[in-house]
Amino acid sequence: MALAYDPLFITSEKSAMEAPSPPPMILTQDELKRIAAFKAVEFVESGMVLGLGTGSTAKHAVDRIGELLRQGKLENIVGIPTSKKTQEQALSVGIPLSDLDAHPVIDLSIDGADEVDPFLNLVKGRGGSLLREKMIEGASKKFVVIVDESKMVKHIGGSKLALPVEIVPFCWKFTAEKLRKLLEGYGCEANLRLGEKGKPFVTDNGNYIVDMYLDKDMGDLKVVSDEILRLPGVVEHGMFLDMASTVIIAGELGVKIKNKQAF
Ligand SMILES: O=C[C@H](O)[C@H](O)[C@H](O)COP(=O)(O)O
Repeated sequence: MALAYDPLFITSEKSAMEAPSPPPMILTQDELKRIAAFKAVEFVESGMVLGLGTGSTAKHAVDRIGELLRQGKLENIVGIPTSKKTQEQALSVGIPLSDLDAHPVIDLSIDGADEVDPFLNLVKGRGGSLLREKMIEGASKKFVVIVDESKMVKHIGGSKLALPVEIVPFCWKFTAEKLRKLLEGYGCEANLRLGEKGKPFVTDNGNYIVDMYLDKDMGDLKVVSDEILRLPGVVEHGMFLDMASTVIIAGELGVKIKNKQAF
């Protein structure tokens, strides 16, 4: 459905002199994602090396970048895709691609998230792309996160949905049980993610994902992060701590932009 208003509209900047607003309309979650994505693409400048995120929100940003390239409003962009799916999409919309080997420093990454806490820590990876995302977004001078307001949580794990951990397939039950035990104080369940036909979901890197479900706030996330990463068999987890420079949140009342600061 076409948007009935300017997707780059920001509530807090609206002038009192403008014509009366149309009656409020209910936007779909996908329309909110698109609004956040369009806003993020305003940060893109010609000549930039861009980290291209994965998922239903990042997809709108990739489409928009392709559109601006075709219109000649952006030039000399190099995209670094965070998944095979984004690679295919970016090529289909005409974004020239490269990789981290050739471009170890990225100007700007734009990506969605599954959860955002008040300190701009994130959960990512419910689409399975967390490892490449963490490598690429961690190599970025600026990382802009785009979400609709449903992604905001009081604490990491607060949505009660999955905190994904990428693990090697070798003896996955052993690793999943180590993860469950490590976090059992937070009411943790650890389930192997399944894909098509009930077979294990396999990431772009040939690994499995264990989805952790938590009942309680984990407190010091840095400590928990280090403990998870120390387990042999774990490749990476989906907590992105202190990585986001900016979070753009689209909601029914407009767009909010939160910037990283010293908390
Ligand atoms: O692995 C997937 C990524 O981390 C996504 O960026 C994240 O799951 C958010 O996806 P979506 O924008 O579809 O909610």
